[in-house]
Amino acid sequence: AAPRTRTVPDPRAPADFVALSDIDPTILQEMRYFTPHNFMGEPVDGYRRPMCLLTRPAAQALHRAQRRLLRRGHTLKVYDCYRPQRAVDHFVRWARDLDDQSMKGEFYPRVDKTRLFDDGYIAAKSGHSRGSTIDLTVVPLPVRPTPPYDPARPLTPCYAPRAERFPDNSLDMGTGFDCFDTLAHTLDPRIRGRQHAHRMLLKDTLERVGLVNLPEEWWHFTYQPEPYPDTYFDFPVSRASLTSAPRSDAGPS
Ligand SMILES: C[C@@H](N)C(=O)N[C@H](C)C(=O)O
Ligand SMILES: [Zn+2]
Repeated sequence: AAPRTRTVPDPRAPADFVALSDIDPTILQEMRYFTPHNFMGEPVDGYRRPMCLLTRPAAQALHRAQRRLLRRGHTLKVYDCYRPQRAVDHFVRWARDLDDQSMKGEFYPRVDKTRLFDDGYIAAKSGHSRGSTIDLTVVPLPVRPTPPYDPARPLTPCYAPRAERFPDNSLDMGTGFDCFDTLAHTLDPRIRGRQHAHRMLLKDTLERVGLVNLPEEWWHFTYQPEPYPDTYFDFPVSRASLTSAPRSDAGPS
């Protein structure tokens, strides 16, 4: 008889991780790494569901920011939240494969692929894996639908004028999300007028509730003080990873 193989159970999240939708269902979620519309051009390891998981204090901070923005006719939209270490490892493997530059035309047209980690655009040990870091933007109300991603559509640089970039229903931040380019540096002096004002709306709103921006990326913020400043988690992005919520064996995970 063939030897029986034992499957190793997936790690689970600590009890203070939550689904953002349980804390604030009004915050939009466009979880890019669950989809092929990202800098690798394929869904990323560890994202089993298109959902935002975070530590409870980080999610509650976003809820406070959202209340403020809703009063001003805007809403938050998250692109990425908790990121398992296996997803980061996928980024690292992709970065080593210099033959695969299929998404360069949109996400890093002016940066050599070998520089993406050294220039600070991607981290091999990411704050996202500690559970209190979020990539996000601001969307004006009423929300317009974002057209579905079409992989056949020719790529345009993420720093092109808004009308030429891949469509996004967010405010114009001067570049798209995950635009690995100096123009994405939050305070880049070439970003002026409305685009600068939109970045400051995001930054000021989030700083008031305890989130700190990464200067290289206008969309990347970390809640301080982090509940897990030294732990890089690897549980999959899935409701089944949460230990705080009731679980159903029948329903989707
Ligand atoms: C990859 C990008 N969305 C991001 O989050 N970059 C920072 C530096 C990270 O990987 O932690
Ligand atoms: Zn980020």
